[in-house]
Amino acid sequence: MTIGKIIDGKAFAATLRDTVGEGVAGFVEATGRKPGLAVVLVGEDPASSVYVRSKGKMTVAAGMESFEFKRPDSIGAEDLLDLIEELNHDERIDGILVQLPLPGHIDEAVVIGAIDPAKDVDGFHVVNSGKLATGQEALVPCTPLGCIMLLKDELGDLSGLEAVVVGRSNIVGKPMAALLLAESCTVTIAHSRTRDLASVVHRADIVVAAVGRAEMVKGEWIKPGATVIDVGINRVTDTEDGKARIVGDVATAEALAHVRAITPVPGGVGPMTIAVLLRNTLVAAHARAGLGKPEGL
Ligand SMILES: Nc1nc2c(c(=O)[nH]1)N[C@@H](CN(C=O)c1ccc(C(=O)N[C@@H](CCC(=O)O)C(=O)O)cc1)CN2
Ligand SMILES: [Mg+2]
Repeated sequence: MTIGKIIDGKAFAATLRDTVGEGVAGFVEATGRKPGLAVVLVGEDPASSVYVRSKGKMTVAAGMESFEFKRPDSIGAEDLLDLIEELNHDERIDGILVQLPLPGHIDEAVVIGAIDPAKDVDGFHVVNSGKLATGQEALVPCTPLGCIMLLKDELGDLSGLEAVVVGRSNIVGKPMAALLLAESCTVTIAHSRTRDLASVVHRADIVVAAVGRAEMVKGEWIKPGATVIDVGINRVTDTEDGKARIVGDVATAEALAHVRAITPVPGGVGPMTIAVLLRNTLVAAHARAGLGKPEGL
């Protein structure tokens, strides 16, 4: 039995962050200022707090300016919209990101819709998703773009390959499908209601699992030689010591016997998200400074 390759997303992300850092140095030389990223965190969700802290640290490590805005759970939508309006007009800030999920009483679509699309480094604004869907230059969501980078690194040209995306979220599934289509893949979006998911997945040369259900995609579903990108981050407590561990949406141990390559959880797609966020911030800064696209990114 041959065992597939484990794609080292952590190492790839570190290299990408270094490349962004070099680009930032060039930007500073050209403009005399640092690119700036504003991150807005509402409430105290522990995972979100960890991600936001990590974003701040990595922004600074790449040579950019980090601005953090923490607001209580109880904030009203109007106050949040006022903050975003302020950030839209702040010349030091090239990228604005509102950490998701937001508390239930705030409409995420309204908040994201208030961000200046030129500063929307998450690529969630409808102007950017619309541009992506119609093949125009756009700021593209970080996680799916990170997945495409890993896929191209592993497979080279993706043209003509059969891709199945499991999951239809606005953050991952839909933009992922649009990006795969832009690479000339034949794309299927499957989801929790798809009939006979096993046989749909079995068609795929590329499987992207982003449903948020622990180890839902089974090893025997995978076509021999397929490449699997596992976007899931699910906390499960199933060991005797009662400690939580993180698993993906794919049953990785089983899948390894079938795949050409697979991303692990943790250490696969996850680290790419923040590395691509830094890349997007530099891209936004370049565009705002009238410098065109940064080289090599
Ligand atoms: N505004 C946004 N909100 C959210 C996004 C996003 O891209 N923009 N994505 C996720 C959270 N996220 C970043 O915000 C994120 C998730 C996971 C990782 C990561 O490095 N994961 C590690 C494991 C982490 C762990 O132990 O918990 C891995 O997979 O190896 C980074 C960033 C939702 N919200
Ligand atoms: Mg879904």
